[in-house]
Amino acid sequence: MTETTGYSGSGLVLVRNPHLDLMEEDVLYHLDLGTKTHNLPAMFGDIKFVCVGGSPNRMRAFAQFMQRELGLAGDGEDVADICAGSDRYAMYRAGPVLSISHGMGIPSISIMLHELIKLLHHAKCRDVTIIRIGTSGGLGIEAGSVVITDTAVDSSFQPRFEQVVLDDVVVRSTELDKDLAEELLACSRDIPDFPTLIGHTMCTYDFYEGQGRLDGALCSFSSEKKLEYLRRAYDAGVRNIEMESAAFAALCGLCGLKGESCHFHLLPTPGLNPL
Ligand SMILES: O=P(O)(O)O[C@H]1O[C@H](CO)[C@@H](O)[C@H]1O
Ligand SMILES: O=c1cc[nH]c(=O)[nH]1
Repeated sequence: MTETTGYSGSGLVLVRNPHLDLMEEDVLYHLDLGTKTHNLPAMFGDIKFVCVGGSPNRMRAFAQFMQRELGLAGDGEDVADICAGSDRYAMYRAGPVLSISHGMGIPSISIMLHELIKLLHHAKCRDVTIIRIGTSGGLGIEAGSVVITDTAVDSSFQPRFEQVVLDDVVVRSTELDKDLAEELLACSRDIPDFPTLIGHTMCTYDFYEGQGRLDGALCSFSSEKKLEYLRRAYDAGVRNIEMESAAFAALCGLCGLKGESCHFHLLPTPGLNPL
């Protein structure tokens, strides 16, 4: 079964769950927020940008950076964790920008995105742009490059995300917003010393065996086999590897969020960039 990408037409987030309307209260459990306990429209109604990334400290530092960049009151240090009660994710806001951590891997980002999308829905946010700011392993690109994802692909280099729903497998599209990708690429031209490119991002379920690493606790392939696989990935248009982009692209696309995924290829990623 394949689903199509959604857009509500009004700029509102599109939740595609008829059960939600019948619920007296929606508890966003892992964010420590809820429709009865919090005034979500007052707290979040004016949010226009959501930036997500794996680590809580990175997302705090990003919120502080945004606070300074936007010239907001405060010294840029005093951002409070809105989700402090949950101990799962961290969330900060700087003016119209929300900065949220999602942990590592598809299950973790998926839980966060379900609750974030419902949060934006309850808060009646309009025209929200979401950007994942992550690290990744680069393939055949200069160390330190930023890869802006046009499409997330799976480990067979296909533009699809397979979500198990009960005992069915649902195939979801992983295309990201091409205009936003071009816009971000244009912004990068103003910043010297950051090689930036648009390419496919391969999303894996594992950091070690899934990404061809030779230094995990298990490894059943040779160095030659690894290189042959990564070369095929490169030839298919893959320029970097990480672990959330497919779920991010699928969920944001289906719920009408304008989304993009940008990855900084860190220098010390062991065992990658071999081409
Ligand atoms: O830099 P972040 O956002 O944590 O993402 C990348 O780093 C983690 C692996 O080290 C994975 O989650 C991968 O996707
Ligand atoms: O998943 C990831 C994240 C960072 N670097 C990698 O090589 N892979």
